[in-house]
Amino acid sequence: MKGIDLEIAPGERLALVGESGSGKSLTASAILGLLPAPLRVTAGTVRFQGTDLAGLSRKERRKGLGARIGCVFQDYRGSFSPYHTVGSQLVEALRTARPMKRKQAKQMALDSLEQVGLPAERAYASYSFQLSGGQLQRAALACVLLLRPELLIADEPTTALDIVSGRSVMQLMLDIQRQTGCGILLISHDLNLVLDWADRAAVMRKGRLVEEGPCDVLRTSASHPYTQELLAACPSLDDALHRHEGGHVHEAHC
Ligand SMILES: Nc1ncnc2c1ncn2[C@@H]1O[C@H](COP(=O)(O)OP(=O)(O)OP(=O)(O)O)[C@@H](O)[C@H]1O
Repeated sequence: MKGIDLEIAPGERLALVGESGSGKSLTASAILGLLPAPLRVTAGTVRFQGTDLAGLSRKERRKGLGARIGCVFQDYRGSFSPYHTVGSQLVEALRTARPMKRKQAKQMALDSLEQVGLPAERAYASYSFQLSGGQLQRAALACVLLLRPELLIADEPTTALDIVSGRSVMQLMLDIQRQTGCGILLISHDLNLVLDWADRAAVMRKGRLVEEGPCDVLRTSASHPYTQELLAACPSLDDALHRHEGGHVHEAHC
């Protein structure tokens, strides 16, 4: 991959869009320092509030940035270990980021589970395999809410969900941003979906950025033929929902 130049301001939503295999997830992994071996960053910098992340070891990243950059992935089951309850993992994450008494952390975890629309006590006591995909993705966002990162990287967070749960996860990310002021990098293959949601979109193809700009501009006057192709190819989520619900868009619940 070459020539990837992205910038996200606090409180901004940037969508990284492109077809399967274009390099979106590897871009996120490179930002997070999680590129699978033998892949590595050979040139360029990744700066987070002035700190060059490439210069940090994995341990330094975890320690210094663990709670400042949050992630949500397509594989929601991978966000939680099946060996511990969701609640105990939220508590652990919170206490690692901010030392505090277990009781206080538990209360905060319950509050955040409630805020993301889950039955808090039940979700807290559940193992990941006891929750649905939509519920688990909400629990992962409860963790984001709890840790209040400055940047959230969401890699296709709705792709594995049904259309209604996906819509509610998108809305939830907006709510979290309103509460925390975090910047969000959303990775998606659906340009029409993100145009309704993000401030700016960057379009990737074959490991390169082909176009980047404000969503309003891309919607009406995308200049690259590949962007135009994506615009023509993907139905927006609202269109799909209207079809799915026979013309009625209902409030989404997982
Ligand atoms: N571990 C790896 N080793 C070598 N090549 C890889 C590895 N992971 C991904 N790739 C290649 O890098 C390219 C970009 O992959 P990436 O997963 O970033 O695509 P993507 O745009 O996120 O696709 P998708 O939407 O399907 O997740 C692909 O050609 C893929 O085959």
